[in-house]
Amino acid sequence: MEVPSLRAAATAACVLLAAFLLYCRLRRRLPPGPRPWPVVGNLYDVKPVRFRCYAEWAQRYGPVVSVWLGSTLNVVVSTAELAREVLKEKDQQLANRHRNRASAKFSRDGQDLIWADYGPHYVKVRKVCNLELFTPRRLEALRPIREDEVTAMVESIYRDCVNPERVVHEQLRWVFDGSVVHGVPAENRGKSLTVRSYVGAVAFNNITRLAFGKRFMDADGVIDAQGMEFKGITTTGMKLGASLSIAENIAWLRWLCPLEEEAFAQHGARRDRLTKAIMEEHTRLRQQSGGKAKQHFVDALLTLQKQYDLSDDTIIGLLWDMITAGMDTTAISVEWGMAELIKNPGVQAKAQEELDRVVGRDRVMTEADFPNLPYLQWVAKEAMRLHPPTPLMLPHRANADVKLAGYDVPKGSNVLVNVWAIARDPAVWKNPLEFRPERFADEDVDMKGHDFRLLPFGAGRRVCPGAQLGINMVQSMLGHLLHQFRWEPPQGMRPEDIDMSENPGLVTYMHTPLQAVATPRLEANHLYKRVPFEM
Ligand code: HEM
Repeated sequence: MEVPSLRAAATAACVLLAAFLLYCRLRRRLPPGPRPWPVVGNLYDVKPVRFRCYAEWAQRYGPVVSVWLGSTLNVVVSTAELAREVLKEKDQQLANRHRNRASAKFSRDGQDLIWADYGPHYVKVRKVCNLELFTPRRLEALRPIREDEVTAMVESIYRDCVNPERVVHEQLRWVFDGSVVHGVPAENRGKSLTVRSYVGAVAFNNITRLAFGKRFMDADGVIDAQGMEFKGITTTGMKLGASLSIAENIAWLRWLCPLEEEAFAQHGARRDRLTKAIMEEHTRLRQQSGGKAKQHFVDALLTLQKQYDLSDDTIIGLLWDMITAGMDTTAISVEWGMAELIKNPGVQAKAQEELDRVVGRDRVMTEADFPNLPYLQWVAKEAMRLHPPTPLMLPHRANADVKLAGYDVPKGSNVLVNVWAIARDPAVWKNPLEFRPERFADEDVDMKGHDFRLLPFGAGRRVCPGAQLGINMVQSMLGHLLHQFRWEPPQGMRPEDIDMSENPGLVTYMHTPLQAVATPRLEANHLYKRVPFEM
């Protein structure tokens, strides 16, 4: 008698619990959105260029939309007011990260910064970034590296556009999105250049030098053995990241599609080996120089390791975060900016007129000129308004049940801010689709997280710590490209024919790499020489 009554009680408890959970679920008022299909949700409704698809859905369902990717709820907001609610008012409850199985492996379950949940570890590492790595002093100390790299880019473009016979080494054609640009055909060399390969090299060298204190590329663009290893690691990382299947979104399918554990382990070990070898080199050099630390992040982190109680995994994770977050984003911004400047020759001429007036024609621009070049600053800002490199930022995850615009957002949901859609919202921007840097003369809009209409770097506690560095790099590249060259579309192509569509992905490259013809503008040859700086 005892056993059946116990069983009945247990069954009743289960039924009650299920009914209660169902009741809670039905009672929730989730944001509207496309009707989810069983199991897959909206996985097959989402178009590859997600931010455009979400912007269309915002038109249909309103500024806050529910999108079910399998069993995970993603809430996408598309107005400046809602961005403020997410990134300012509810910032603390929405500051976790969603880690899929790949990012969990890469970050050793959030022991870095990008993939760390908001908590004591995050606060500590973020403090290291804010107080030690990205200080104005360190950025200034690293300025010669940036000027070395941007002048190296100018020299390389100059050689390629005045010397059609120059052989482009295969490695020079390697571009940092991991793809190989099947560069300029032989008969066109010196006429039409693939802009991405030049700006990609600047971003690559800048970030590797800043993080690892290493220039992996020689003056001819040939990458050394350590650099090839670095390249191999990033390419494998991208492949592994892309290898995840639909099971990523449907938790109970995962047993059917296990991770390639072995490949992830090998990748992690390879990355650790290279990074530790570089860390040891730095430690040795520091000891030889009587403890004098250099300004690179690797040196800074090693000397601060005890003070901040940083594990080796955290140092390695942070260094690779800089590579992941800082390289593509800057190159992408410049490529889009150049596409807009070629499509809008009037804007290009106006920026060049300002550069000639402020810098003159017998020296090259430096970052010290920035304060006197407001139009150049607006050009960079306008490029990042229309083409934010991370149009949905990085997803934030709710660490508690939250209300957004009066709707329920349950704990564990992802919240995305469509900064691309907000920056094109006609309710807050006049003629939003026009590339018109002058708009910032009428109103000086901040882009580092204080004005929710313009958020290329996000806002709030997870705002990009590299924002100022990114702005300096983008302005510097654009400034040199404009001051030293005139830019036109390839022969036979009209400016309006430039393909302005985007590649799918977390970061948004131009779908068709920009091709353009560069003509030197300054007379003296010596202005096209690299100014190398050993550091
Ligand atoms: C034009 C250049 C750049 C753009 C547009 C950009 C944009 C962003 C955005 C939108 C986020 C996510 C913010 C959020 O989740 O709310 C982010 C995070 C981050 N960025 Fe940048 N970024 C740029 C350059 C850089 C550079 C140069 C570095 C470092 C070398 C860097 C390092 C980081 C890191 C470490 C994070 C993670 C912050 C966190 O999770 O707390 N970024 N960036």
